[in-house]
Amino acid sequence: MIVTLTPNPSLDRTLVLDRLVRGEVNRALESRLEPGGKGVNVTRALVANGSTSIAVFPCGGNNGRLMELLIAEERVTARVVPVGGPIRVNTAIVEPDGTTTKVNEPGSRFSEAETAAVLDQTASLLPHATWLAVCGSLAPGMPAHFPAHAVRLARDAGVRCAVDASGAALESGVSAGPDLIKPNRTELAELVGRPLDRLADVRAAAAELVRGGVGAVVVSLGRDGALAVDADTVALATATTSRPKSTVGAGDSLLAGMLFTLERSGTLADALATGVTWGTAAVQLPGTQVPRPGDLAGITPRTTYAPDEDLALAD
Ligand SMILES: Nc1ncnc2c1ncn2[C@@H]1O[C@H](COP(=O)(O)OP(=O)(O)OP(=O)(O)O)[C@@H](O)[C@H]1O
Ligand SMILES: O=P(O)(O)OC[C@@]1(O)O[C@H](CO)[C@@H](O)[C@@H]1O
Repeated sequence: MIVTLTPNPSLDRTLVLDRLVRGEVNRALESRLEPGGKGVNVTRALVANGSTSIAVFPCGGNNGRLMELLIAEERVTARVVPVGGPIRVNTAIVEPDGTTTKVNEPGSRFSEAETAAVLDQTASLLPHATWLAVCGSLAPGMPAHFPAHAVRLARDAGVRCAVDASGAALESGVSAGPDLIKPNRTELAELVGRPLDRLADVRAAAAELVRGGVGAVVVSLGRDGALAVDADTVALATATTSRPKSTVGAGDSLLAGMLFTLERSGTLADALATGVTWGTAAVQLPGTQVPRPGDLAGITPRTTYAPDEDLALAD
């Protein structure tokens, strides 16, 4: 069983517009509302593909009630930790050429007791877990060392741990030496403190983190696919899509696909291929909809173990 921990979940509103005009009344052509937050999305994708996963997240207010209804509709299994403040609403504005503008709310402030309850709930599931995935931003009031604490809980329970976060939360998770991290290129550049323009730069930064104690680094690279680096492997997997609809949450589907294969004892390269398949399938779906087995058919990832290091990256 794969446990996901989302310290700052969200309801995700997606608005499709002909064109976003700042300072004007914009009228949406379509609107969707989905349960969200990175770990919630990872569990949604795993469950949609027949895997056992439980999402742990704090949940409060009317938005929290709506969140519980939405995850029940998708048959997502969750351990919801009741908190006083409401779940945030994050908005994505998508234009026909694929331009996506995202506005994420900060989320409600949690007390020390509420934060401790989230960690306790996570710890109680670890005896039955194969992996813990710690995903997304921290809610206001949560201590900066929260991700590192969660990684150590997993390690103490003999459970492998993945971290998918940005900024200080990613830094904290990395400091505890997780088995896997999944930054995108911008997040990795921020972590190592320098621009990463070419594949060679990304590879060098990932290798540096592996030397520093992270088990494996998987860098999602948008339409350039994803690069996986551990002590023994460097692999780049790519897949093409002619019908990109929404890239929001594609990284979560990538991580879900990787954990799906790693849980079944696949190699890092096998897991990367599954991850890129799931990520590419997610891009073809609207909003943050997660791919189901039928959506994966026809996507054939290409994996290379000697990628062109001079490749200038697209996104
Ligand atoms: N335009 C695209 N064409 C093909 N595949 C894509 C495209 N965008 C994303 N993907 C696939 O989805 C994966 C994850 O996408 P991306 O790099 O955008 O992740 P991310 O920035 O972590 O996303 P998020 O944080 O919104 O979940 C990529 O590694 C790639 O396999
Ligand atoms: O604000 P965070 O926690 O960094 O990211 C939250 C979020 O953007 O991540 C998911 C997509 O990856 C969405 O479901 C959600 O809105």
